[in-house]
Amino acid sequence: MTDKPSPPPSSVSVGPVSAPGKSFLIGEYAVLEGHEAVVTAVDVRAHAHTPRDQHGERPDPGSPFVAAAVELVSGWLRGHGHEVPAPASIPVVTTVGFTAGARKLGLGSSAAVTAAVVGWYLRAAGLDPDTPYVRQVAYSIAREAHAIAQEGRGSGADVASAVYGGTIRFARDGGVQPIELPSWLAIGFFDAGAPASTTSLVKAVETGADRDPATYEAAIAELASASRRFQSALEERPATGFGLIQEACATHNQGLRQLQDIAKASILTERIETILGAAQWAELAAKPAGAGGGDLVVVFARDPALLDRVAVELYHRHDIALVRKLETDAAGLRAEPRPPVNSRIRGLFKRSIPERRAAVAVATGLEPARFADADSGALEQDTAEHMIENVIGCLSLPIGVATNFRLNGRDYLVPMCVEEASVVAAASNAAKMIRAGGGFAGVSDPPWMIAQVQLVRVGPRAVEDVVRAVEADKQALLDIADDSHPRLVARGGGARGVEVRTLDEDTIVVHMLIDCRDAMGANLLNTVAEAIAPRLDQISGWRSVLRILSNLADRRASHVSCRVPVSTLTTKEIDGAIVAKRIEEASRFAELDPYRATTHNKGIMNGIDAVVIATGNDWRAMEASAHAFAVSHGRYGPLAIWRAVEDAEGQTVALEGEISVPTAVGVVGGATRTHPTARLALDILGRPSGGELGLIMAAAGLASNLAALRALATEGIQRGHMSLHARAVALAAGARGAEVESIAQRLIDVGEIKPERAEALLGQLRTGEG
Ligand SMILES: CC(C)(COP(=O)([O-])OP(=O)([O-])OC[C@H]1O[C@@H](n2cnc3c(N)ncnc32)[C@H](O)[C@@H]1OP(=O)([O-])[O-])[C@@H](O)C(=O)NCCC(=O)NCCSC(=O)C[C@@](C)(O)CC(=O)[O-]
Ligand SMILES: NC(=O)C1=CN([C@@H]2O[C@H](COP(=O)(O)OP(=O)(O)OC[C@H]3O[C@@H](n4cnc5c(N)ncnc54)[C@H](O)[C@@H]3O)[C@@H](O)[C@H]2O)C=CC1
Repeated sequence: MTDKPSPPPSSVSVGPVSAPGKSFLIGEYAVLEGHEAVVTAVDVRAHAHTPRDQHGERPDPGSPFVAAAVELVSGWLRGHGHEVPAPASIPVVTTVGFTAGARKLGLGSSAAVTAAVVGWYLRAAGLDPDTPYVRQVAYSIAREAHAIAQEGRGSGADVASAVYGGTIRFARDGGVQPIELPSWLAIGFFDAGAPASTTSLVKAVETGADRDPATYEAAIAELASASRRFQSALEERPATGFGLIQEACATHNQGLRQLQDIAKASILTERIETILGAAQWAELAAKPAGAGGGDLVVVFARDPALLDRVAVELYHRHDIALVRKLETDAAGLRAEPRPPVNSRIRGLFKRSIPERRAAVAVATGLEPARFADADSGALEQDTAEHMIENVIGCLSLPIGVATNFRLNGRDYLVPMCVEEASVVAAASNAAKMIRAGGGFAGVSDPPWMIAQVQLVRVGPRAVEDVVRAVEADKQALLDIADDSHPRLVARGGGARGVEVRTLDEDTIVVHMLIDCRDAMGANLLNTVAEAIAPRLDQISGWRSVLRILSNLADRRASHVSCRVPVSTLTTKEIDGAIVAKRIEEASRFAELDPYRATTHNKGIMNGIDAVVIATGNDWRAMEASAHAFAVSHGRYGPLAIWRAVEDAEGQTVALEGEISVPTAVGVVGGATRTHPTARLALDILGRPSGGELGLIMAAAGLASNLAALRALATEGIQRGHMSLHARAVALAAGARGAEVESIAQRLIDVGEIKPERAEALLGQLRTGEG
């Protein structure tokens, strides 16, 4: 780390710079006493970038971290003969990924902000933040700035992680050493449900240490030994290494319990204990990631599939979610080609199509030329000819983008393909309200699909006997399934389980659970079903009949929730608290009545199907799955429900909504890559994984539902929906070009949005009578 800086270039360019968040893997508290901690950078990033006018982005010079970073880095640049950007050009820092909804997760946002701002100024002076020397400079400036802003508290490990990235061994006075995590180690983070205050926990522990220094020292010794054991585990082969990690976590938690006793503060909360218990039951290792009291729990496994199992168990039994896509070992401070997507584009609908394309290009960083893939002729006949049979042409449908979506701390402009007016407007409208409450939070089940093989009786062998024979043969069936898809296994997917169901005394069905990663999986699963059938015939003595996937993808649901502050629900006439109550009543109507639930779900599918179609996915599969899921409690019910939330005084303060819906969708396979517009849609979404795409669809469904219910529970659906539908009525009546808006407006004005009225008005307009 001793390279000399390259001389600054003559022209100063200010590109974005990002820095990652962090999580402690081990060594918390002990690090404050000079022992080593292991900290990994997580791929949730603070981005410092020039404000973009179209999004109304504004810097926050009042933040103590920004202010301290600007002051120190400017001083360093001046002192080293570099040009300093003008005081007015402070960057914006985007940190939305550090929260779940409006709640912080303890991922070290302040250190990442400080590092990103320092990096941005260094980059502005022509220094590349990816080089060792500049990183070293950035680290010393950011560490000092962070300490000033934090008034000297903290270990500094978060700043080191934000600058250097990867996984580091950190000691307060012993420098920063990169270490490598072994490839056999899978790491997941669970949401401990409440924000923790590290500062107040550390204070409570200090007070406890004064009261009982002997216990404190014993606890620190435990925590330090846990850290050493963890570090030695990383050098070992999987079996020994994982055993050491389990011991390290158990010792660490023991140390935390001792600290908890002396501090008289809740470090291992009830929810944290639940997660630790579930991990222990599954023979995994777990500990709080950080000081405890809330935030996150880190779980270690030797196999990602075991992590998925614990995730499913915790989510379905305790409503505890694996925090999405939190990748470890993330890159440190780095220059970015473009700022992160911002989906807040006020009044996008008031612009022309070319202006909208330009705005979406700015927001997503895509080349403006890419939008030719959304032209109606983008699907060439040659390609269409190979997609289906007996092709005679193509049916074009409009594709729009819904604005305002923020999900799990990331912004998305959501492509929606639909023939119905007001769907895109409604989704954008509701996403804007949901954004005011921190956005959507979601978790997806692992991408497990079910392949079914039906077996029917041949001969006298009893059904119970056949079931036993199949159950005894599970391992061989799993192996055959994996052998039929070696590439899927190489990607981390593959067979996860075998289930046997007796349908009647002459029929059983064998379910193979397959993790199909980023594919919808239909063809993958059908191959598995056909591959295992001969083995089933052989061991059962019965005969296999159908071998096909099940479209009831109930193991592969997306669960999305949101919390909307009542103030954003207020309409011209009705207070938001009343609107929240009415939306809850509307939800209860759907919960009680299948006739209403069907319409409620139609409104949800407005959003979901539009994204399914835009991204080239199979909407028949999505529809079949959603409605079968909706009836899983024995009666057809709503996919999303809403409740008004009251504070301690009984005042309605928010509206909470949640949706669970199977999302058997892919980002590979099917038409997702063959259709140019579907490819563009996936690019606009930032090339999500299959699970992430499922969450986006569920969020679009939840937003569509909220918009419709809010309209229905207040002014009625007709004003908003019909005023947008008026354009379609005008078009159907024969209006063209400027006539369309003119006739639509007249229809709205006369309050009669009907085809015959449109025809009459068009006639008048053309003869000059109107
Ligand atoms: C139609 C709105 C949005 C008007 O709503 P509004 O209050 O007049 O809108 P606004 O002018 O105050 O704008 C608010 C935001 O809405 C969006 N917005 C506003 N106008 C547009 C537009 N033209 N194009 C695109 N986006 C639009 C846009 O995001 C805008 O904010 P911005 O981001 O610009 O700062 C509202 O009345 C609404 O949400 N209505 C619900 C409509 C709906 O649900 N349609 C679905 C079809 S009906 C159906 O199929 C299902 C149903 C109803 O049967 C389901 C059920 O029964 O549950
Ligand atoms: N009942 C149903 O729903 C049925 C649906 N279908 C159709 O099947 C198609 C979907 O089947 P799929 O098997 O998804 O597509 P597919 O047959 O195109 O297969 C996906 C391919 O992508 C590869 N792949 C590359 N990267 C991957 C990754 N990250 N994760 C997973 N796989 C990856 C896999 O090796 C696999 O061969 C859709 O077109 C659907 O309409 C077909 C039969 C029945």
